[in-house]
Amino acid sequence: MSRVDNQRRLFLELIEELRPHWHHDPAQPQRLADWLARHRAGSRDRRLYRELCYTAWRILPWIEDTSAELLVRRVASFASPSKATAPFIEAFADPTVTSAPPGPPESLLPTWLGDECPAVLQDPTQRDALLSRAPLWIRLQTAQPPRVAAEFDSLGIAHSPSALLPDAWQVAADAPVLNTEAFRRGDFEIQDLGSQALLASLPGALSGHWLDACAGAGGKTLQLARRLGHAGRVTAHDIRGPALRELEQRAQRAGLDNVTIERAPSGPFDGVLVDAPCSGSGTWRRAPHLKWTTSHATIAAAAERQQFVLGKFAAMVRAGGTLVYATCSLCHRENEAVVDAFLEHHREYRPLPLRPPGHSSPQADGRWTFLPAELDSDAYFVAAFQRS
Ligand SMILES: C[S@@+](CC[C@H](N)C(=O)[O-])C[C@H]1O[C@@H](n2cnc3c(N)ncnc32)[C@H](O)[C@@H]1O
Repeated sequence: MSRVDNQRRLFLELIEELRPHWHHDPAQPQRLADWLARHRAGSRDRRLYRELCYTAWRILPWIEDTSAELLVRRVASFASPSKATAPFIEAFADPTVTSAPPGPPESLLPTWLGDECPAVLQDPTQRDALLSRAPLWIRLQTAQPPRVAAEFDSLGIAHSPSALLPDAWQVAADAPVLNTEAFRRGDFEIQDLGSQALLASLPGALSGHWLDACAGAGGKTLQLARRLGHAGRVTAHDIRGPALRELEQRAQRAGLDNVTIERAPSGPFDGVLVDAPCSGSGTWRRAPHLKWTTSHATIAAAAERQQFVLGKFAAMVRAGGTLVYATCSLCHRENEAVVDAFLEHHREYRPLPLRPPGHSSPQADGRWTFLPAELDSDAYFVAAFQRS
């Protein structure tokens, strides 16, 4: 059996392993990782099967009820070309599949999206951005960007700064940025541009003692700590201990001494960031399998949790302090509806105008959705409030 025929056989084996989970399991990337580990795949094979698998998730309605032959042809036709995928694409792709796709672009998005986020479906630019792969963004956290640029140049890693946020650089999707001295020194972190834009939307200088209530592994904690500077500090909290341990390491690498971890924060704080757990519908460009595991029921459950988390941590904001609510969801029920219900039950809060990067006038209603094409990023929602 030739090498590509063997790759085809193994890919179909992987597909059959994932098939029962396509519409149920949001943790399918872990199943893929387990499969790769079990098959002791080398780095090039990992890149190949990952790309084939993510392509299969992207175009699932076009492959799930087809023959194995058509499935392989369609996946090979839509897979991204690279050194790892080139022989597979050459052997099995068919240009007529991409010139006359099996369905309209909307068929690659769940039908319920029209109710939750009509803006994406009505605008072909937004829809196509959501269907495409997101670029890789890093956030610089050094006073010496030229030192990072020099190392990237020496390694042939293409990089370009965002026109809106100079600390954000776009780098090639498969660039080995984590394998650089600059990363080991803490000069940058990987962080999507939309995620960076959330905190950048808060107008004026931030100061004082902030709580990052749903800090996870600390993507936004580190950005917030840097923005607050030496005079300010961040308390990071999450219900996931392992994520907080990772946060601790990242803060150390970044040389930040104004971040502490707290298992049971109580406040009052000058500011509280609630980067709430959500359906992740804004991340489909990187996590396309979530398109098919998210339903009305999962969105309703997420919204209920968000109401609870926002109410709980809003109580920790001091009088006159700031509250920020954010999600990486496109869903109305997780975003605007949560904010509306919160404001109805918390008369002590009023919207705080935001100034999203690239907007000359403030958003007076204190809320903004970064749709995927606006910054060529994942999609995010942010709302800010001030306590009376
Ligand atoms: C969107 S993620 C946070 C991402 C993180 N802020 C970042 O920038 O990388 C949401 C986080 O909320 C945490 N979470 C869920 N329920 C929580 C609760 N009741 N209290 C605190 N954190 C919670 C989850 O463990 C998860 O890490």
